[in-house]
Amino acid sequence: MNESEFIAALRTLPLHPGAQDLRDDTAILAIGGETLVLTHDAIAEGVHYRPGTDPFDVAWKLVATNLSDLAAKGAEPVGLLVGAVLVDGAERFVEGLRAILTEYDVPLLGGDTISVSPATFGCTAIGRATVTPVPRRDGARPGDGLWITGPVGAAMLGFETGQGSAYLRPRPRLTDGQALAGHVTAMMDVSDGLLLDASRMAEASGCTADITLAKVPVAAGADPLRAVTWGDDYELLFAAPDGFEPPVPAARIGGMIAAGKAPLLLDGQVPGIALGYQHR
Ligand SMILES: Nc1ncnc2c1ncn2[C@@H]1O[C@H](COP(=O)(O)OP(=O)(O)OP(=O)(O)O)[C@@H](O)[C@H]1O
Ligand SMILES: Cc1ncc(C[n+]2csc(CCOP(=O)(O)O)c2C)c(N)n1
Ligand SMILES: [Mg+2]
Repeated sequence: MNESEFIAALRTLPLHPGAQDLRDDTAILAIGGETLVLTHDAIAEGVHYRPGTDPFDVAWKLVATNLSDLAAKGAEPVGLLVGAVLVDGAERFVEGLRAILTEYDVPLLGGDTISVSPATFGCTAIGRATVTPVPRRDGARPGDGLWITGPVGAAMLGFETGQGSAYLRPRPRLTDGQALAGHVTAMMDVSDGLLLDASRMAEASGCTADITLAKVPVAAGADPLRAVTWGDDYELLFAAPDGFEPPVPAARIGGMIAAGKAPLLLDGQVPGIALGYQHR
């Protein structure tokens, strides 16, 4: 079973309406007058970061990937629960946590600590919606423009060259997400590769995403076709009605069209390549 087959099997379980059929970045929980936004992401040695990575960077990446899912829903972080592992240099993990909690002004709520090798860290992030209804993945319509808040491929280059901060210190687009949330028809973060994530948005929305490769902003030095499929970018992908002028820097990379033979077209063709990263 691969990742999408497993999630499909989970859909047969009793699901809370806020789970949105396990087809979105977060769950949405309306309680009293508040709307909470909940997400959980794990990272593992050898899968998400190389063995020997400074635990400071592991802590940053763990929290950043979770805050990125809140950003995609225009949510403001409320607090975090961290599932930690006692690795060598665990004090560096604490310092990395301190750095990102301070940077994004989000406090720790609690968590759990175990000892296991290779290490796997988990994080649950809780946010408060700043805009309701919270933008979903499934609201895009044919005729909408498709946009991204920044380049793809920087993390891939960082992974391959050891240079730059994009791979280990991604910056969740929290302020961009909040500025966009009231205007978009659909929004999500790009974590598994632009083409795969765009195809997920299109599929959820009952459309086809029509992307022009030359319009996609790509990190300098990255091969465009690899950059749109590698992942770990954490930019926001959003759809908005034609003519929309985004309040934050963003590039229009294509549009949504009526559902066709596939959920994604690249330069008018169904790409004959893997669209992104899937756990197997
Ligand atoms: N083990 C699980 N139990 C319950 N729900 C799950 C599980 N794994 C994934 N999901 C749900 O499946 C959906 C898709 O998850 P996925 O991890 O692809 O989203 P994401 O968090 O945006 O992506 P990424 O992990 O790349 O950041 C989400 O609604 C998520 O809550
Ligand atoms: C050591 C190492 N090897 C490969 C990769 C590439 N990679 C792994 S998971 C993932 C997508 C996001 O994961 P998830 O869907 O679990 O959030 C990507 C792009 C990496 N980051 N580190
Ligand atoms: Mg996501």
